[in-house]
Amino acid sequence: MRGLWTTARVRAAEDRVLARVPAGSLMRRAAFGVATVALEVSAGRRIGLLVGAGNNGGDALWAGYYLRRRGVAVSAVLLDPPRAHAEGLAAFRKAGGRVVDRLTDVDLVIDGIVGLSGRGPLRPDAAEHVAHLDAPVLAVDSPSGLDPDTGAVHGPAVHAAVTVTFGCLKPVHALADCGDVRLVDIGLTPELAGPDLVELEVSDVGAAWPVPGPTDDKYTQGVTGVAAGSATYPGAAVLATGAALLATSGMVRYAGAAAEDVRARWPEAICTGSITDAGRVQAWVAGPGLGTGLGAEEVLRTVLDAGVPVCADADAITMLANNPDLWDARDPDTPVVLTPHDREYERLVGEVGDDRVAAAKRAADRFDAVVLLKGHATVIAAPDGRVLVNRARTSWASTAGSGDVLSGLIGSLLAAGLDPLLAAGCAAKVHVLAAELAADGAPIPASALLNAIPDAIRAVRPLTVP
Ligand SMILES: NC(=O)C1=CN([C@@H]2O[C@H](COP(=O)(O)OP(=O)(O)OC[C@H]3O[C@@H](n4cnc5c(N)ncnc54)[C@H](OP(=O)(O)O)[C@@H]3O)[C@@H](O)[C@H]2O)[C@@H](O)CC1
Ligand SMILES: Nc1ncnc2c1ncn2[C@@H]1O[C@H](COP(=O)(O)OP(=O)(O)O)[C@@H](O)[C@H]1O
Ligand SMILES: [K+]
Repeated sequence: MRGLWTTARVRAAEDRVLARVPAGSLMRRAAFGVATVALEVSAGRRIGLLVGAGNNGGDALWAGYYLRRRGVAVSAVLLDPPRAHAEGLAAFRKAGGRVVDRLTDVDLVIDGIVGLSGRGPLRPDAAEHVAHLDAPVLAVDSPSGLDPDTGAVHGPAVHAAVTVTFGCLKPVHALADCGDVRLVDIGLTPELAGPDLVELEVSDVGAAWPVPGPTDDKYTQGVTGVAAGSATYPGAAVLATGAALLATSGMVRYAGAAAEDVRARWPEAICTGSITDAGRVQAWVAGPGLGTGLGAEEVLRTVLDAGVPVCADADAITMLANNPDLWDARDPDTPVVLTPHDREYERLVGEVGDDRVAAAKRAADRFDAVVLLKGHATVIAAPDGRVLVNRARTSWASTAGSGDVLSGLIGSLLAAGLDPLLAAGCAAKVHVLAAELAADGAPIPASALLNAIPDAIRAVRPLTVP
């Protein structure tokens, strides 16, 4: 697991460290880390600095100082000369660093425009310099132009090949593209309590993924119920059922109007035309392709009242948005995972806005449910305040039907008894991996993503377990 801390928490921790270490020592440790990585990644010995008005610029200037001491030719553009970090600038100049109007002929640019204090779009002069960069960029702390707490971009921004950050990771490092992220220890760890966000690693997902044991049979591992699809949209049922079948061993029951289609594609699924005779399950997936008519509402009421965890996706979310009374069917103890994309979120709660973490938390709180807000960076919030982030490395999953696959994965992990937040987090991670594996550089339909689920699970499972 990788923890991420918001800038307010980072500043509070930094203040506590600064109270007991000599002034400037934190910045010099940070800057030494920047210089070390710069030497490693730069293709040549000419490095340029973009220096903003605050300590982020100070880091860059001190890094320039260390690089000069290693014989590197370093030039710096001061975006706001009167406010440039005075000690850093003096040291940089003394070591032979040059202050210039524009960076030309450099092998690497160190972006020290703005870090923790970055808000809103890049200032026009900074944007102008960034627009003319033609060398790879190493970002100090975070790529300038990206909001460090939300990852939101409001206009031109630095595209970093590598980001060197200090003390701990910040939300931007999981929510947006920061290139290769390197963490430099500046002694913050003892001052940091639990993180604000968590990113699951492959090993976490592998450790949590349900595996049958010697005493298991098809019932003991949790039976997944799928209430999805319709005469108009049978494919959603086929995809969601397939994902549930491929994600875990045991059994999947399908109930709905697409029973024939599901049976034809997945002979192992236990299919019935009606939710009323579906039989017992340990979790329900409801919504993909289900429709929003009276019959669909009745299906949703039935699953919410079933006393088992529910993954409510797609049309189920639309129905809950259109008719909030449907929530009354839910037993308060029934865990619900809602999986909206932005438009569904808008129907349910209102505009997502720039802060996707805050948006997911708002909905989790309002509905007392785990809310998985889909996207390139998927944010998953639990009503108790825990938040997971899962950023895709490619966008191949943005294809029709891939959400149906995700809901099937979540349902099967809920049925297996995983904590609903972990179920959603593990499913999101395997979904992203399956998309990557299936696509391998070319577009894929959702059924190809589905077929790659076994390979994705193999990729996360520990090697030692058969
Ligand atoms: N604290 C510590 O112990 C340590 C801190 N460290 C370092 O300090 C950094 C934080 O430094 P900081 O707080 O001085 O602010 P910083 O990010 O440099 O911003 C400077 C000014 O930029 C401006 N600005 C705002 N938005 C902007 C935008 N979009 N585009 C352009 N400009 C924008 C805004 O000024 P404005 O233009 O609004 O007047 C703001 O005041 C941190 O990221 C890390 O690198 C490390 O050395 C480790 C120890
Ligand atoms: N740009 C993107 N990069 C990576 N994944 C994405 C991107 N856009 C969407 N996705 C993922 O693709 C899936 C789409 O789900 P959804 O919108 O419900 O599709 P559908 O309703 O067609 O099944 C989600 O898992 C989402 O996180
Ligand atoms: K920066």
